[in-house]
Amino acid sequence: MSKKQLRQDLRQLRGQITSAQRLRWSNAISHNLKQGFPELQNCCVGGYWPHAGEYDPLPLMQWLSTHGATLALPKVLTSSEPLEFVAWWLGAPMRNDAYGIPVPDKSPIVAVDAVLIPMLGFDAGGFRLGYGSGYFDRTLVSLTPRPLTIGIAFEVLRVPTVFPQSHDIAMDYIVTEQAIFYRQQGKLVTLSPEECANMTR
Ligand SMILES: Nc1nc2c(c(=O)[nH]1)N(C=O)[C@@H](CNc1ccc(C(=O)N[C@@H](CCC(=O)O)C(=O)O)cc1)CN2
Ligand SMILES: Nc1ncnc2c1ncn2[C@@H]1O[C@H](COP(=O)(O)OP(=O)(O)OP(=O)(O)O)[C@@H](O)[C@H]1O
Repeated sequence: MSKKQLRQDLRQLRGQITSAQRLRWSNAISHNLKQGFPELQNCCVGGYWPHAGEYDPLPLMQWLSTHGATLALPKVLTSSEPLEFVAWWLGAPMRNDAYGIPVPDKSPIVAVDAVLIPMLGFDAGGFRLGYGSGYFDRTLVSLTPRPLTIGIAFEVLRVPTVFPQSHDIAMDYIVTEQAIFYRQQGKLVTLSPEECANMTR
């Protein structure tokens, strides 16, 4: 199985999730994020505008902003550059990027403390499969200090391996509708939201 084939299969699998199911799973993911990462309320959080059946983080982001967080969305410059995180708030003027994903228009670049990272698939080592452009890998190596990375996916997108390469950066945490996972010595350890909230970060 090639990485390309795996992407196609997972895209198809995710496309079969009904909107009712996605809404139930998304509510559970938002709950895990709220309970497991209370410090996001005091952070600048990089989220994303949902695309092609991904978990929709916008309701959570709005909740975080009413609890003190500042928010950012990723902006594609060119396909060989890192993403920029730019300020976003409800009602910010937007335009569509080259993929048709809305991005804030003329918002300033901001430093993100934590990023919610959409995953097309993920594996037992905490590695993520994206759409194959390497945007998030390039972005994470470019940021110092590196923000907290929280990869997000539905459990059905878990695979034995995403065939990670040397440039692939494993997520610090992975959140699904079932649980929160922390990466320790290359393996995923399951945490309850309470255990996760009590971790020192
Ligand atoms: N919601 C969301 N926003 C994001 C990302 C993401 O993964 N999800 N990105 C994370 O990198 C960046 C955008 N990267 C993207 C890369 C590929 C495709 C995509 O749909 N590709 C099509 C092929 C389109 C084409 O060739 O023009 C595909 O995979 O079928 C979308 C976004 C920044 N914003
Ligand atoms: N740190 C990096 N510096 C330069 N190029 C990189 C870097 N990371 C990844 N790339 C390039 O991006 C390409 C795609 O990477 P990969 O297959 O890991 O994508 P992905 O993580 O699934 O996608 P994405 O992050 O866009 O959602 C790689 O072939 C590689 O050439």
